[in-house]
Amino acid sequence: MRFDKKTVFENLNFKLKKGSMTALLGPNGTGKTTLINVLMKMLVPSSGSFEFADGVRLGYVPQFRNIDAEYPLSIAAFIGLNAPLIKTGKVKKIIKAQLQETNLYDIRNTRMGEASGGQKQRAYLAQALLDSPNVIILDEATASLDPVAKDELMRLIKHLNEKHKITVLFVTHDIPLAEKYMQDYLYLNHQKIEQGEMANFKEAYE
Ligand SMILES: Nc1ncnc2c1ncn2[C@@H]1O[C@H](COP(=O)(O)OP(=O)(O)OP(=O)(O)O)[C@@H](O)[C@H]1O
Repeated sequence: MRFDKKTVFENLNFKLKKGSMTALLGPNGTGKTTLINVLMKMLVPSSGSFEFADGVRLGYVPQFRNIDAEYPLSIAAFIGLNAPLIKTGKVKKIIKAQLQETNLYDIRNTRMGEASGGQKQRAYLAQALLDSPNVIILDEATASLDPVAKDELMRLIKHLNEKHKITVLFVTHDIPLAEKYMQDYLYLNHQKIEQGEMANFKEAYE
């Protein structure tokens, strides 16, 4: 992947196994977000190609940005932004199921502007789940959360992986968190990528 004359990375070669949980690690500015943008087809790689197996449905969960304290939509309405405007009974049922899955049902009427960081992040996750993805990519989803909210989100992600067999690619700088919850890693550094098991990550890179 090049921007003008700058090569961000080259000769990346990796596979994500169905049902796996992979941390995408690497120092600042090495191209983790760029790689995700390529996988999400928001950026076209300067050369090379990749493919997903038949039937892969991608979901993307961004890091929540500052949501204005006055932001008027409720959590339920925010999640529903990723659904047809006319909410049929079927759509309402799906939204309810995702609210329950992400532990937001009881606070569905809380405004997004008032929600805690962890609640906001779970709302973004619920929004992505409306498309029933079988692969989710999370970009620094835990970065602005306190330790309790971090663990809550990670347990939820683990649950989605175990119960619904969702494949997870999780960008993070938090190595202890990745060691606790992810099985595999991709390490992006010096324009290259390394892949391995999270349990072996320290040995290789510290
Ligand atoms: N649209 C663009 N045009 C030019 N350069 C870009 C563009 N997008 C990213 N870059 C450059 O590509 C490199 C990789 O950026 P990227 O945001 O992908 O890194 P990152 O690993 O996600 O960083 P961080 O960990 O800080 O989030 C950086 O040097 C960045 O300045």
